[in-house]
Amino acid sequence: MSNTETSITSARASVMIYDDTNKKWLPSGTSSGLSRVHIYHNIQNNSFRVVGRKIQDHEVVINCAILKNLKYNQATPIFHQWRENRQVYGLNFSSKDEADAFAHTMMKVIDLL
Ligand SMILES: CCOC(=O)[C@@H]1C[C@@H](CC)[C@@H]2C=C[C@H]3CCN(C(=O)[C@@H]4CC[C@H]5C=C[C@]6(CCCN6C(=O)[C@H](Cc6ccccc6Cl)NC(C)=O)C(=O)N54)[C@@H]3C(=O)N12
Repeated sequence: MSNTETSITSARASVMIYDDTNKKWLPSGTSSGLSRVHIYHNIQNNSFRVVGRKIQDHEVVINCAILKNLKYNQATPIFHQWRENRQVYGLNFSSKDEADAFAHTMMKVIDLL
């Protein structure tokens, strides 16, 4: 993360990707487990992205731009998802409160893009 980026929210979640071939969710990265998922604001070019690192070994398991037409789907109170190109990401949050706070910021970012 370059120093022109600030974290505007973060949450604990399991980061999942959807395996369209086998129709199932897989953990993103080399193993399942909780990550710290941030929304970073790049103040130089006023862009935003979702970056998540495994809490245990800091593996980057998501690094995806938030673009203006992103549809953020709150499928359940703690499982939120969105598509980026051919990939579908899912965040399985540790708690409803963390899910709510993350979604609130995500929706505000999408609104201002
Ligand atoms: C409890 C037991 O949960 C489970 O065992 C698994 C593992 C759980 C986490 C570890 C996770 C948790 C919660 C549930 C909640 C439901 N759900 C699903 O996957 C549903 C069910 C059917 C399945 C079909 C398709 C699929 C997958 C890919 C994308 N998509 C869509 O529907 C998209 C959605 C969308 C809508 C709008 C904008 C963006 C996007 Cl992305 N629509 C379109 C138009 O793109 C989807 O989300 N699907 C989860 C689930 O089962 N599980």
